[in-house]
Amino acid sequence: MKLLILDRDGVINEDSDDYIKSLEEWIPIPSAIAAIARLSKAGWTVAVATNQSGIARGYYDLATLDSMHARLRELVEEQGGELGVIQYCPHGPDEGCDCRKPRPGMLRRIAAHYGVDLAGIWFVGDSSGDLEAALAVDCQPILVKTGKGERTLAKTLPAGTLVFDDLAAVAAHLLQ
Ligand SMILES: O=P(O)(O)OC[C@@H](O)[C@H]1O[C@@H](OP(=O)(O)O)[C@@H](O)[C@@H](O)[C@@H]1O
Ligand SMILES: [Mg+2]
Ligand SMILES: [Zn+2]
Repeated sequence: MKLLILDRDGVINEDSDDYIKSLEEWIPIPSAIAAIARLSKAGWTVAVATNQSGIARGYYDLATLDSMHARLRELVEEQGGELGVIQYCPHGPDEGCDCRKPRPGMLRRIAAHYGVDLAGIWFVGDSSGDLEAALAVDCQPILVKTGKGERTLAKTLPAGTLVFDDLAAVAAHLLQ
């Protein structure tokens, strides 16, 4: 199975240090939407693993989060593609859940959903926590320079991390 797992904020849509708190603040990266559709049409399954501590912090509710994800699916489907499962962690940093990246719980749930092994599966993110979560379950860590990616790139990267400008470049590489 051709499975690609994506972080959301900073990879699929613009990120903000002030969180993405409403549908209006959820600004898709156009080339990322097109990349997801292109991959999907080429037989890839594209899933999402996203930290959403803004829920625990009370910045927005699950209905608002669901509206962002409905919009994401709609945009991909408008281009003939289909988005796979979206796993989110609604917890705060101090709740000790197993799903908040850098813990790999969401990646494990995605693998279980599709009945596949995670070894070597590419996980694309913009933050160190994404890369660490990938390594925790033997995924291939992929850093994009969008979102917080340039800040992450300025720090020491985990060994073996591959760096791309954006999701469109990741898709071009996978589809070459
Ligand atoms: O990049 P993904 O995982 O899709 O989502 C990240 C968001 O949940 C937010 O995560 C927060 O980190 P804390 O949760 O406060 O540590 C901050 O980095 C925000 O800027 C960011 O929008
Ligand atoms: Mg991110
Ligand atoms: Zn969690």
